[in-house]
Amino acid sequence: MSKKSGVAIVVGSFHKNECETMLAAAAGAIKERGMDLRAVVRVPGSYEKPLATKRLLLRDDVDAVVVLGIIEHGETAHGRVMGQSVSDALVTLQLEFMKPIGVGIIGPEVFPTQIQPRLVGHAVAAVAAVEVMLAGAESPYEIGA
Ligand SMILES: Nc1c(NC[C@H](O)[C@H](O)[C@H](O)CO)[nH]c(=O)[nH]c1=O
Ligand SMILES: CC(=O)[C@@H](O)COP(=O)(O)O
Repeated sequence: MSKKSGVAIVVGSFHKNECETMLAAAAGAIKERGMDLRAVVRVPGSYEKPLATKRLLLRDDVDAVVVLGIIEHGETAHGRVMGQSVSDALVTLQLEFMKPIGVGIIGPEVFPTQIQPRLVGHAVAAVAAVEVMLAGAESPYEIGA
C-alpha cells in the first residue's frame, strides 16, 4: 500500500479548455509535491461537484480532493447562488469526512477577461492547501495577491 497521500481531482466542464488547463496544473502540482493522483472525475458543472467529491471522499485510497472549475458572470444571480451553495457544501464535506478539500473554483461571477490570469494560480493554490492540511501544519503558504 502506497505511503504517499492520495489525492483526487473533480473538475467541471464550463469553459472546458480552461478547465483542462487547471487540471493539468493541479496534476503537475500533486506530482511535484510527492502525492499520488488517484482519480480524475469530470462533471457537467459546479452543482455536480459536491456529489462527485463525496463519492471520492468515501474511498479509503483518497485522502483529499481538489475541486476545480469556473463560475462565470451571467445576467442573473444564478452564478452567485451557485458559488455560495457549492462552497458551503464543500466546506461541510471537509468537516463531515475530516479530509481536506482544496477549492480551486474561479469566481463566482468571473468575467471572461479575468479567467486566464487565474487558471494556474487557483489550481496550484488548491493543491498547496491540501498538502498543508494533510501535513497538519499551519499554512506557510501565502496566497498570492
Ligand atoms: N453556469 C455555470 C454552471 N452551470 C451548470 C450547473 O453547475 C449544473 O451543471 C447544471 O445546473 C445542471 O445541474 N456551472 C459551472 O460550473 N459554471 C458556470 O458558470
Ligand atoms: C453562471 C451561469 O449559470 C451562467 O452560465 C448563466 O447565468 P445567467 O443565466 O445568470 O445568465
